Formats: sequence, structure tokens, C-alpha cells
Amino acid sequence: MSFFGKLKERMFKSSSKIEEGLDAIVEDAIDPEPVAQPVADPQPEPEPRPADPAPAPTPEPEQEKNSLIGRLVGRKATPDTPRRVLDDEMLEQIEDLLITADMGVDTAMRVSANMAQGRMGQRLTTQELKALMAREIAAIMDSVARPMPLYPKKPQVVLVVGVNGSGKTTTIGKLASQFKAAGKSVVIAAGDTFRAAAVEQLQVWGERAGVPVLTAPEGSDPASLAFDAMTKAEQDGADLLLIDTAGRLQNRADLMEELSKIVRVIRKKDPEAPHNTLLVLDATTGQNAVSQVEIFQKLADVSGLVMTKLDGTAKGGVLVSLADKFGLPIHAIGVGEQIDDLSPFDPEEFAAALTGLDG
Ligand SMILES: Nc1nc2c(ncn2[C@@H]2O[C@H](COP(=O)(O)OP(=O)(O)OP(=O)(O)O)[C@@H](O)[C@H]2O)c(=O)[nH]1
Repeated sequence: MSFFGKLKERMFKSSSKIEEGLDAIVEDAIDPEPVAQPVADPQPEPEPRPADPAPAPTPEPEQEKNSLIGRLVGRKATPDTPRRVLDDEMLEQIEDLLITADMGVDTAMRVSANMAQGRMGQRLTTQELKALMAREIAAIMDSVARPMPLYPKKPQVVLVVGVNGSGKTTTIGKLASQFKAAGKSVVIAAGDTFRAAAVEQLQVWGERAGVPVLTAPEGSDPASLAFDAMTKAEQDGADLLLIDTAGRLQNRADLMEELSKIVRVIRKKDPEAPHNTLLVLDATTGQNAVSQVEIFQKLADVSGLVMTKLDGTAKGGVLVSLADKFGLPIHAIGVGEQIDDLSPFDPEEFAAALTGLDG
């Protein structure tokens, strides 16, 4: 199966929600036109009414013609495909649908308004709506789709932050495995020293990835472990040091102090560290992820996002809202619990998978 097919299958809950919603909106047509005119109807329409013109093909920017969404937009509907005239009521329904898909009010309004621009009064099929929606979503996400930058610095220090359970450990394991496969040497530091289970989990992932995991006795100072890990990574000539951190938001002042102490200590060895601060977010928390970004931006100098658990949730739309609201780079997405279930973020494939556009 192609990667796109796999992504779409994994994101089926998000896509089926939008897909079913769009089907319902189109079928909900209180359409004054009794018989829908297909796009490629060979019969010329005698007197097209100005308020209800035959659907003009969606204009395609030149560079999109060969893209995934560009190709999907061009698909022709059959004569009996249901259509609905795009009007204010339908636009509001689309907006509501996007809000229920966790896109947030502002982003939902932007996406639906852009979809409608120049198309009011056109008769559209679900497939055409999906394609328009996917195109607008991809446009919002295009500028934030960036792999984690790699610097020539050794070791490159990646601080991984996020609330407990967001998928930090799993993501560190997946990243370690991918970098190792790319020929990089990696060291992991189990910085959540207060939770024995978190440390054990990280050790399991380290073994899977074939990467050493530095640990410290339960309850010891995470900053001191980070310093030791820096020393080891330097001694080993490691390319990458991934530091796991605690995610207790219950006491933000403590967490902020803990994170800033880690940063202070590793800067004694490299004033530019950490080179990346990845915030790991759980897609199943929906719009909660928005407040998590706001909080963690105050606690740490977040440089990029990884969104986990996009498989099996109907809340994938939150990623569009994050891109729209914060503009932080999205480096990767988690689509499962296995070691290779971390994918680079591709806005076109994501948009097509989210909207259920057929690949
Ligand atoms: N379905 C799915 N599950 C995931 C994904 N990423 C992580 N998980 C699961 O989410 C749960 C929490 O993941 P962890 O990596 O332990 O999260 P954490 O942030 O390190 O949590 P703490 O160890 O409690 O701090 C685990 O059961 C993972 O298997 C993903 O992309 N998809």
C-alpha cells in the first residue's frame, strides 16, 4: 500500500467524519433545481440561469496540476452524482463541520471562506468540496511542514517536552530509530527521573532502536542527568542527544524551573543547546492541544511540533488550527504505536487524508 493509502487508512476517523459530514450537507440540499446537470453533460443547457450556473471547473494553479490534490480535483463526476448549490446556509454547515473536526472557529471560518471564494452559486459534488477543502488546508499547512533541522554541531541536542501521556517516550524511540537508520549515532537521556515507569519505557524503546539510554536514580536531579548525558554524548562523538523531560503541568512553576535548569546546565557545555525543543502533542486531545502549545511556549523555547495519535481519532483537524494559529514547524506525525509509525509531515497528503479525498 502506498504511504498515502496507509495514512488515509490510519486517519480514517478524521476523514470519515468530514466525508460523512460533507455527504450529509450535499444531500441536505433544498435545491430548487429538480434535475442536477452533470459537468460533462453533452446536452447544451438552453438558458442557464445566472443565479445557478453550471459548475465551472475549479481553477487550478499551474503548480498544483501535477500535485496529489490537483490530480484529485480534476476527477469528473457521473451524471447522477448529487450536487448542491453553494450558498450561505451550506457555507455555515461546512464551517460547523470543520469546527466539529476540531479545527477551531477561526480556522474553520478561514477554510470555508476560502473554499467559497468565487464559487457562490455553483453546484458542487461532495468530491469537489473535499478537493476544495483539501486544497485550502494544504495551503495553510504548507509553510509549517518542515523536517527537524539538522545542524553540523555534535552532539545536536533535542529537548523533548509535552504533557505526560502525549507520546514523548514513543516519539523519542521512533526518532532514535530513524536517525540510527540514517547512519547517525544517538544517545537518549531519560530526564523524567521522578517516574520509574517512564524511565523503564524509555529503556525498552532504546533497546528497540539500538540506542543507549542514560538513566539516573529515581528522584534525582534531571539537570544533573542531562549534564552527564551531554558529557557521554560528547565522549562518544554522538551526533544526536535526545532528552526526555517530565510533563507534569499540575505544578507549572516547578516544571518551568526544571526545564530551565536543564537548559542552563547543558548550555555550560554548549551555549547554543538545545538546538531543537520539540513539543509532542496528542491529537486525541483536540482543541486542548492549542492551550498546550500556549503553555509550553511559556515554559520552554518550543522550536517545532510533533503530533502523535493521528491514527484512530476524529480530532485530526486540530493540526490545521495549530498551523494557522502558531505557525510553528510541524516536523512529524505519529500514526501508530510501532517504531516506524512516525512520518514526515506532508501537508498535501495530510489534507487529502483528513478530508477523505480518494487517493
Ligand atoms: N495510536 C497511537 N498511540 C501512540 C502514538 N504515540 C504514542 N502512543 C501511545 O500513547 C501512550 C503514551 O505514550 P508515551 O510515549 O508513553 O507518552 P509520554 O508522553 O512519554 O508519557 P509519560 O511516559 O507518561 O510521560 C502509549 O500507550 C503509546 O503507545 C501514536 O502515534 N499512535
